[in-house]
Amino acid sequence: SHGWGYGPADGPDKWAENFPVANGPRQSPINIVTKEAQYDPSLKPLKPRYDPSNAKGILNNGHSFQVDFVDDTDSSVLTGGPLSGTYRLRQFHFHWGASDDRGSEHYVNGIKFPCELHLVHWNTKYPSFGEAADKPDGLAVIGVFLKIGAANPRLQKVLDALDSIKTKGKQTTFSNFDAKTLLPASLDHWTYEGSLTTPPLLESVTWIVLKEPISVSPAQMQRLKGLLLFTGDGETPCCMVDNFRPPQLLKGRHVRASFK
Ligand SMILES: CCCCCNS(=O)(=O)c1cc(S(N)(=O)=O)ccc1C(=O)O
Ligand SMILES: [Zn+2]
Repeated sequence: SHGWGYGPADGPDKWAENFPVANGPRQSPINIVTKEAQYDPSLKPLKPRYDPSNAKGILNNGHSFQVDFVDDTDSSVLTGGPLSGTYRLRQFHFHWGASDDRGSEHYVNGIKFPCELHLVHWNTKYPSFGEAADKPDGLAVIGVFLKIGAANPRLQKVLDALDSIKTKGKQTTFSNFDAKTLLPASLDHWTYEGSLTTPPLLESVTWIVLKEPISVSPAQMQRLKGLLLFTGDGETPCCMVDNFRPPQLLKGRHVRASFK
């Protein structure tokens, strides 16, 4: 495939060839050094309000899988935190490793998690997701770390759907799912101005990374790793793993904390 990926020939070190913004001033992910994050009392409580009936489908897009939401009304929105205005939930997806010692995109004091969930939202001051995606305040992504522990029943419905989207391009309906159930009890977060972590790496994301992880069991992680990155052009299918970009330079940016 001539596109981008996570292998030696098309992975993160090669992305700048086709997407020069890869070396830009506000790239993501980053390593969050908690001692350098400044508590900002002006940050408001984060307010995710999601309507389960907006869940639409689940798709293997070849570099991860995503659950897509109907985003033609303000019924599933994120407000508060660092955000001004209303951001609509578009999709959520995950990044994970081949083994549980890696997988997350953001690090905390150099610590990696085995998996990271991203909930992507777009600013309704713009007419559509496509219009918002390349504006400096266009997108807001909530990052949630997953750590190995007890099985998480909230993940089960998503994991059960993976068997029907094993290969790239496969999708199936996915309805009546409350994305809020994937969030931890505390919405304490770190926030900074960054970018998409996959091409086109657009510098349009206000990142909101939650401090509290949610749990995932080793068996549940195994099911994620069973997804295939079937390239389709005759190559043998290989497992979709290690679909994470390494941390990028801060280049003078400051990370704020919503908590002391
Ligand atoms: C118009 C071009 C924008 C494409 C980005 N789409 S997205 O849903 O925001 C996205 C975000 C991210 S991330 N990791 O949240 O930056 C990864 C993949 C995608 C995707 O489209 O597959
Ligand atoms: Zn992501």
